[in-house]
Amino acid sequence: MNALRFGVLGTARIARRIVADMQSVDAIQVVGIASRDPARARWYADQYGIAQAFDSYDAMLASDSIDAVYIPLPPSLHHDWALAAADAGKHLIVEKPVAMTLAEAQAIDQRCRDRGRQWLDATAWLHHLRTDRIRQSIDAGELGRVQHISVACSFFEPFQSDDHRLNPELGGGCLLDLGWYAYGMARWAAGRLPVAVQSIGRQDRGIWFRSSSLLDFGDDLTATVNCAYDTATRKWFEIAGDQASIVCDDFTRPWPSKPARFWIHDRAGSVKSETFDGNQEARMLATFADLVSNATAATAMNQQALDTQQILQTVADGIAS
Ligand SMILES: NC(=O)C1=CN([C@@H]2O[C@H](COP(=O)(O)OP(=O)(O)OC[C@H]3O[C@@H](n4cnc5c(N)ncnc54)[C@H](OP(=O)(O)O)[C@@H]3O)[C@@H](O)[C@H]2O)C=CC1
Ligand SMILES: O=C1CO[C@H](CO)[C@@H](O)[C@@H]1O
Repeated sequence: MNALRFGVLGTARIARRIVADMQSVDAIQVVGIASRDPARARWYADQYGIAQAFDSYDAMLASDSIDAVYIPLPPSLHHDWALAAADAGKHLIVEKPVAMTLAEAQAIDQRCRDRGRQWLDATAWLHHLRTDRIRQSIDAGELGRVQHISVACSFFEPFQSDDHRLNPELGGGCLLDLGWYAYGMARWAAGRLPVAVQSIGRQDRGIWFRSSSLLDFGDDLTATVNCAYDTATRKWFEIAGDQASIVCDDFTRPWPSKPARFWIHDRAGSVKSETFDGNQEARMLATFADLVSNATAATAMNQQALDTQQILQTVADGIAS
């Protein structure tokens, strides 16, 4: 089987890590990188061992030597470049948040279907072995009946003033950036969209600095979700059932130099923990290469992404109104 030949749009900081992960996956070959600045593309290609440097994103999309693209651009650019990539016949992995609105995310999904291309959002925690085990634990009834999900993701305004996270035009703000993880986790754990959402939030400099919500998933399942740029780094969740609860303190990405782990606390007060090896990004990339090779759409993963986008829009609209 031929390796899936990837090109990278832009020279994002996150791309350095993902390129290294791609280079660790046998089924993937990173063959090109494109930048708005040709010299930057050349530098990046030389630095990271990538064969081709493209002088523009369009030049890369026009190339026959690229089968798929990775899109780690600021959020407001995802939609247009994802459509352009699909139109150019490329499969695509788009960074989170998939888009600015549900309509944009749906348009990406539809265009990929129309063109027979596969797409995936780069929400790597969903691909960790730990995540599979947590799902298995819920499905096997180890928690009993799941009643409540709590999630928090934050970061204390750590960005340079020109960071896209602080720029409303580029899709900045904690809601799309960290809410993607936090609200997405609640949707993942519940396995469906909420029937009602109540939110409060705070904006500063035209972007969301905090959002807190109560989600009602129906059937007596609720969630509380917080994301913020005004509290220290948090990336935890708890899934509480009537028999036991699972706690994970670093679900988006394991803390550096700690194994990925979670804890189960049961009604009798016993606590068990489990730890996991493995690189979530490499597993996500290998999954994508498999999907492309089998011409299979990532239907459940795409729905998770579309539902996450829908919840984020509901939260933003709910606070604004
Ligand atoms: N999955 C994960 O763990 C992570 C995901 N992300 C996501 O990845 C994406 C990129 O984030 P990050 O690495 O911080 O991005 P950066 O700001 O480091 O890079 C974005 C790149 O986009 C290109 N670009 C094109 N147009 C613009 C523009 N108008 N303004 C700024 N840059 C532009 C630039 O490349 P050039 O000029 O070379 O063309 C730039 O290097 C975001 O969607 C973010 O949410 C970020 C971090 C972690
Ligand atoms: O996705 C990402 C990983 O987490 C960071 C915060 O911890 C985000 O800012 C970034 O965009």
